[in-house]
Amino acid sequence: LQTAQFIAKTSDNVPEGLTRHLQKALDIASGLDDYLEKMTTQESKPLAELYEKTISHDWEQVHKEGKTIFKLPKECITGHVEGQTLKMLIHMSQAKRVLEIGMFTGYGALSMAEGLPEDGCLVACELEPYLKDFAQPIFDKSPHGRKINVHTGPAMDTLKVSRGIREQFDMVFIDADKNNYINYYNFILDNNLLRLGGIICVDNSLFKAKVYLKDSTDDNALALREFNQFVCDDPRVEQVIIPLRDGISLIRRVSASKITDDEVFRGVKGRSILDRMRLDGKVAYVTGAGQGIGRAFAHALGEAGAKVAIIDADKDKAEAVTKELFLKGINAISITADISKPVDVQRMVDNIVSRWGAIHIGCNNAGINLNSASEDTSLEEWDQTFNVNLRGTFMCCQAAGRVMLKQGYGKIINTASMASLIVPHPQKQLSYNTSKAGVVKLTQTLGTEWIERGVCVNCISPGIVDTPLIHSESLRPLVQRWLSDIPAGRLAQVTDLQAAVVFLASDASDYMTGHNLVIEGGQSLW
Ligand SMILES: C[S@@+](CC[C@H](N)C(=O)[O-])C[C@H]1O[C@@H](n2cnc3c(N)ncnc32)[C@H](O)[C@@H]1O
Repeated sequence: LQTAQFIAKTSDNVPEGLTRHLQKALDIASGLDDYLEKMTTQESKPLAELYEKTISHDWEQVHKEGKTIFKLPKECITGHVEGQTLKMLIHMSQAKRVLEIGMFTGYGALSMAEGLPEDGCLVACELEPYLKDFAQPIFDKSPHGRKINVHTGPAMDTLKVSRGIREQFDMVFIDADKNNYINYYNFILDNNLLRLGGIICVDNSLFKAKVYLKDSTDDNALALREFNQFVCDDPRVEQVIIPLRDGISLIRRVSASKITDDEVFRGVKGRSILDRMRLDGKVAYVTGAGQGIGRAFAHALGEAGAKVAIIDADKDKAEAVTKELFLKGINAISITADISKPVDVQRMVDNIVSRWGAIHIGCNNAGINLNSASEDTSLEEWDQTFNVNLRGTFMCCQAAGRVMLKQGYGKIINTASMASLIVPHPQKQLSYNTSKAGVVKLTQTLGTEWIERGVCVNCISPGIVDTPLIHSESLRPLVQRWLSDIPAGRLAQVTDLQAAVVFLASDASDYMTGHNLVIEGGQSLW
């Protein structure tokens, strides 16, 4: 465009309109990169340092000194916008394991590592050992650097011999020698190194337009042209090419089988087992969600995609948990209610229905635990315990159940206790144990009565859960005693119960009802 503009300027009789449009085309084209840079989230400090170190390094000199096999152009670096794009893709695909082929100084690797969860890992293959030493000190400065594992040598050899690479990846970034792209790609797919639904990103796939310009003779451009066509025709994948920088191909592995096509192969309604446990669009409530198990349940249901009403008798606690959920992008409301009071229970249900139009998941978790020797147990203690643990749970089941039966769909999950099965000791808690045994029978009865109308009722029986209460002075001496009764050798953490509540709340458990899911580290078996 600049050349065209120069020609126009130095020629006679160029129409004014042509000059104006040339200028406009130039403004549009030349402003793009700058604008993308400015509007893209700032890079982290270690990334900025890596960029500076790469750009200011004398690569020619390093090559002359024999430290690198090839003369490496600093323009190799992916840079800010592409780095953030890769990081975004990692987040969006929720990748945990990433393979990079062609690391250079590690800008792309570190950008992607920043998007990985704490236990994520990125395996980078790089031909030049010099580059590993170049990148490592900056990786070490970043809290994400430890996720990166660099293998030096020709990437094809690394892929073939390295055991660490035998596991599947969620995302692969190919950015090395262009004529080998097709070999990397085929090796990855032929050896099942990319999980189903995983993504291969390929850099430079437009190769400065040479892939579609008819007169291209450049070997790399021709290799990429052939590669793009090959991928486009490959039934194992879907492809889009994004015209960012020099072009990034996004290639997603899909299932293509002519051998078998049933629900086991394809997934129920086309959803994989993990997708079937998602709760997107569902409305849930959790009673006793202000702390402990209820709080963990509320987080779990929200993380799985549900909107969650946080119910607690303590207004401040309910609001605090609601805020936590909101911070994680989960839709949540708080309702203060004492579930031993019929009016509160009905108000809670009405409130949720008027706000969200339905109740799909009801977690009746609120409960109390009072201790006394049975011969001394007062009727007040008995009534107080039963009013919350059994009568309250029944009222919640009934009020939410009426809504669910009308909808023809619902999942009720009651919190029972291991105490419904065994008599935990040495603490004395007659009314608690009996009330929780009642919760199990309530669950079984409702579960069988309502399943045909689309409502499943199940319960979870946790063992002894490690809550602040347990560390009180009176209970602390009992902990050692309990531990000796638990095959798992530890108390339950509230997080040990989260997967169970999501499973029971999801469509994956549609055939389960009246079940008491015991999670106690084996304690009831000893
Ligand atoms: C375009 S650069 C990679 C840029 C890098 N992805 C980034 O984020 O900055 C290409 C890199 O691939 C490496 N490379 C070239 N051929 C290779 C091969 N056969 N095996 C492994 N790495 C190779 C080069 O040494 C170079 O560092």
